[in-house]
Amino acid sequence: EAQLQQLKEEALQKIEASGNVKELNDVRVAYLGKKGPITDLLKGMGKLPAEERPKMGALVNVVREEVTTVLEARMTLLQEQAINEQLEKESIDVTLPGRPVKTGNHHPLTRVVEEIEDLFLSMGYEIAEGPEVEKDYYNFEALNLPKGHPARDMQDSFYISEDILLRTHTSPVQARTMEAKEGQPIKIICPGKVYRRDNDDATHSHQFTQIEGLVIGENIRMSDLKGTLSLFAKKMFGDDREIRLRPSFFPFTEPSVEMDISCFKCSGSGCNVCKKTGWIEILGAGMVHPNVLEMAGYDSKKLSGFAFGMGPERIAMLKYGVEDIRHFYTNDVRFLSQFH
Ligand SMILES: CNC(=O)COc1cccc(Nc2cc(Cl)ccn2)c1
Repeated sequence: EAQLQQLKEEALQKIEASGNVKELNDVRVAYLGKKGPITDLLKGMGKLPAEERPKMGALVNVVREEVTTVLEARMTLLQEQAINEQLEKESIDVTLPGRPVKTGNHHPLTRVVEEIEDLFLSMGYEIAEGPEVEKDYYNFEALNLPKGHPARDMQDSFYISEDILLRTHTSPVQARTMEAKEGQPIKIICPGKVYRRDNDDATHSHQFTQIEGLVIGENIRMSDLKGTLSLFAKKMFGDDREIRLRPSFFPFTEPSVEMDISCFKCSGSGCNVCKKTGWIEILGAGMVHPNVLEMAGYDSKKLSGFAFGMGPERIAMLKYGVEDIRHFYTNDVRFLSQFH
């Protein structure tokens, strides 16, 4: 009798103390299971005198009922708590804004090259490409830079062998195109990587990019060149740009010019970008030298042409205010991620 009472107290205390479904289940197995003390008592009934068995049996069943009821009530409570905890943990606040998806972005040089390509494509130019490892004939000879010319010496170019080098500009692509077109009209843009050996400071890099243009046909004049360059300047740097052409010299053009644009930052009053001159040099150009036409098989008495060359790094540095050309090549995400 007393033992039964003590057993009940113990079981109820354990039930109350169970903090979760698993613990409570352990208590259920321990007290109500086959090996539990209550089952033992029922089994031990045989030892009792016959007249005491019904009373005892009833008592044991009452205790088992009570313990079971309390246990099941607690089980329901703990199960509900468990579900609520899970709901709390897994709940999603649908009113939160979406997490931004990190997207990549084009390299600033790619953007400038593509913007220039799109402009000339819209004027009916085709894009021509060619090898970066080039024969000295196409890189120099064909451009009126005969052997012995100072521009050809070792300090300026990366030679791979006696007559193979890394191209120093994209003009060889134009020379190859003229050779392939055999006297037909040409209207091409040649973008690509070029290499110079003595280039290594904040505005010169061993590897950089260049875009050259070449137009050959009947009756191509200097005025065509000026009109083309003027449109390019306005499209790239703003409609209110003025251009000026200064006389210059390149072995492959005659006459040669350098094109300046009016400063897009101070409109001519003088600032750090235009070095207080009001003008910014953008590119070089000129009428294709007759020697270059003749060497490429074009009759310089019948046909004429103009050409220009520019450096996208310089244009990107002007456009985006980049201080050091090497930023374009060191792949620092802090720099690259600014160009969204
Ligand atoms: C960054 N580049 C510059 O300052 C100057 O580049 C220039 C200037 C004038 C002409 C050319 N290209 C060229 C190509 C052929 Cl096939 C014939 C004649 N000329 C490139």
